Amino acid sequence: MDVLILILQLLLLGYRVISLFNNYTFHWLVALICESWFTLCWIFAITTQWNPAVIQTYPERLLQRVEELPAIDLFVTTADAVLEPPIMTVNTVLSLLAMDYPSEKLACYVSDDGCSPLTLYALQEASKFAKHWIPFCKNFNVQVRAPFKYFSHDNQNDGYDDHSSTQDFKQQCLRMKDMYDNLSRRIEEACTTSIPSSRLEGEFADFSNTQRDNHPTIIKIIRENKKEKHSEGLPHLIYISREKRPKHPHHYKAGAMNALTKVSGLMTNAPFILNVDCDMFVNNPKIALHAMSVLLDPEKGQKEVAFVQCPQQFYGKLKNDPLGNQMVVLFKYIASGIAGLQGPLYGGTNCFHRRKVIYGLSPHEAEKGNMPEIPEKKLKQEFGASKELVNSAAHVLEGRTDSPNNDINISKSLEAANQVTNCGYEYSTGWGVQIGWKYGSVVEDILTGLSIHKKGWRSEFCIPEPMAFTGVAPVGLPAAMSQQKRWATGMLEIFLNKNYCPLLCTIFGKLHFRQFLAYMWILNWGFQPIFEVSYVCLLTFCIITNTNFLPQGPALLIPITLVVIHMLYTLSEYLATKLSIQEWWNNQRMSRIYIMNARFSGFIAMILKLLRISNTVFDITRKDQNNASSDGENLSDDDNGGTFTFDESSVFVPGTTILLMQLAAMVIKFIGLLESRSGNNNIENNNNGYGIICDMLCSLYLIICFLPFLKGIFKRGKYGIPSSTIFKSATLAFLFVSLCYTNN
Ligand SMILES: O=c1ccn([C@@H]2O[C@H](COP(=O)(O)OP(=O)(O)O[C@H]3O[C@H](CO)[C@@H](O)[C@H](O)[C@H]3O)[C@@H](O)[C@H]2O)c(=O)[nH]1
Ligand SMILES: [Mn+2]
Repeated sequence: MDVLILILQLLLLGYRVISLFNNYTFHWLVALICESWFTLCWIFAITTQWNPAVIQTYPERLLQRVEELPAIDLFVTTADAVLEPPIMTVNTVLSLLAMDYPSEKLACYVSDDGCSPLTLYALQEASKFAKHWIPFCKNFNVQVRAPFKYFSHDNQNDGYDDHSSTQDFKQQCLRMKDMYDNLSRRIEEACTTSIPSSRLEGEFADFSNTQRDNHPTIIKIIRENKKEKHSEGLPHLIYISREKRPKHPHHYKAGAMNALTKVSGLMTNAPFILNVDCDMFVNNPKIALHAMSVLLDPEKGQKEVAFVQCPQQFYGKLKNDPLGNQMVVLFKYIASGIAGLQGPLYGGTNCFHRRKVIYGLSPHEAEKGNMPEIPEKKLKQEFGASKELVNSAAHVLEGRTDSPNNDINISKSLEAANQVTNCGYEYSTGWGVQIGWKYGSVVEDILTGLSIHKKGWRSEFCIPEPMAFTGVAPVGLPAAMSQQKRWATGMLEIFLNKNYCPLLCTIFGKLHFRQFLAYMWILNWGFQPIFEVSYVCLLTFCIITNTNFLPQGPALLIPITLVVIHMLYTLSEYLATKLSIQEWWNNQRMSRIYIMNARFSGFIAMILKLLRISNTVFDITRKDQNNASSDGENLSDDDNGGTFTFDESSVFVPGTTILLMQLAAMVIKFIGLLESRSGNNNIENNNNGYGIICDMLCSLYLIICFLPFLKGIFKRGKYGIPSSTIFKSATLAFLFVSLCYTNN
């Protein structure tokens, strides 16, 4: 099928080229360019899917093989106590702390880019709750260790929990539920009663007179797992809000990740790092053991694998995926395909990293005996002025395996930790450039993963049963749109990055050729809108001006077969994944909507950045736990539950414009047809009947895709498209139609 579709595409291109030689028209040249790009994209997609691979892990064998499990530092990022409710972060943290892994090997660092006392308060309370929760989970071998999910109605325990019927368990469970309800009530109350920032006291005094983007570093050790005190055996828990000042770029999530890397380097310096966004939680408590099975594998794992990525899966899935953001089929085909190449792309969350790779080592350097002797001066240049940090980095780079934190007292590193999270600390160091999470793109994850693959490292997917992590997908169209827009912009930023353009990485670096094509497949999210929007404009232009869009005569069969086969083929993928036809259609439609609205807006944002008119920003996705988990099941299509909501954002302008353009084209065409009939002319002089029908069908297809927008035009409130957007779109559509006439 892949090849058949490719051949049809090539035939179409061939036809266009030949026709262009015979009779040059500008619009056929545009069609040729767009279709060439679509063909290229198809090549990106098929080479990526052709060698799928799955890795099987056996964690129970791991303990027989290694004497001592390595330490893991756990990173959680949160950035806004309103968009990301603290109770959500709390659940992420609790699920991490309660993993099946020796507690003394874990340390959890939470970065709060929102600088919110609420987050700190919530974590403090959570830490008290953890004293009861963790033993409960471990004693009864609970599977879901995020309490909100454990106690929610739709947790069926999936048969993974033991003991679930004993009396003792029932009692304990009720007690836990009580405590958790108490905890969430207290946190909720704190969130609703806002204390003026000047009246914060005690531990929270540091937050007085702080603003989101203007405050000193605040680091709080919420729990320290001190050996001598015979503590309760809970992991360390540390709160970090790095210093931010206006005019100092803070590099969004990448900056936060580097702050976490530096602070954890000073405090526990674990050789492995697990990073999880606050909207995800651990669903499989053994996941760290699974990941270590790969990373500690003596044959390949240790030498070649830089990171282990677990897929992003979501709970509370809306029926038939009306927003098209569950990415189930995508993960199945593309992701397992990439796993068979150089390995999955880094997805920003649910990922286990090797610290030395983050510190810039290549596989060759990391091999025993090849460890470079790095002079202290160079280390200082890269890691910055902190002596303590340089020492801890040297420890990692030399590949010493003794755990450095045996005698570490976390509180002692507080001063150094404050120094390294200073907003000026990274100036003229290697952070964000040679080491750490890379700066320069709002999809820092793909960029960072690419920089690692460029060095020649592999990565692996880890897909244990039950699934490793789960979380919330954006709820509502505006949130999903802003996420897609950010991704598109970020992909373009990566392509234009002089150090990490994938093409250069494969020519000058060690990025495998097919892995390069896989990266192009995803970077195409930024390019695709240019071609799709041009193609659609071309279609409209042709309809309005009575020119041919599709080939004429028998050649018309090429695009028709192509479209039909492609549709059946993608549909078969959905059916093979046990998804419904409705879901397939929703995903098709949403791709059009995302590409022509959000990703196109992302492209425009990139142009504005290049023109230095505005800079790109990381807009945080709004998270709504309740929506996703409780009512989620009942929502089905765009009519219920308000899935298709709109806001004032400009991302909705392109789509509304395209819709209006199609409507205009249809009306113009019909009037034209009526007139020509009454005038008893030849139906068209240069257009055959089938051609017109097919052009109109394409336009009709777009109208059906944009049906939610059509409804939105007539609705009010959040279900309606704001009149300002309609006005802008109508103006643009009018300009376009006039332009068609002047060029006719
Ligand atoms: O200035 C910022 C902005 C965001 N974040 C955190 O980054 C994470 C991801 O943000 P979110 O709004 O959830 O974005 P998503 O679109 O869901 O994120 C996807 O895309 C991002 C890149 O654009 C990746 O970093 C994420 O891991 C990936 O899940 C969250 O934990 C945020 O708290 C920060 O720490 N600081
Ligand atoms: Mn997210």
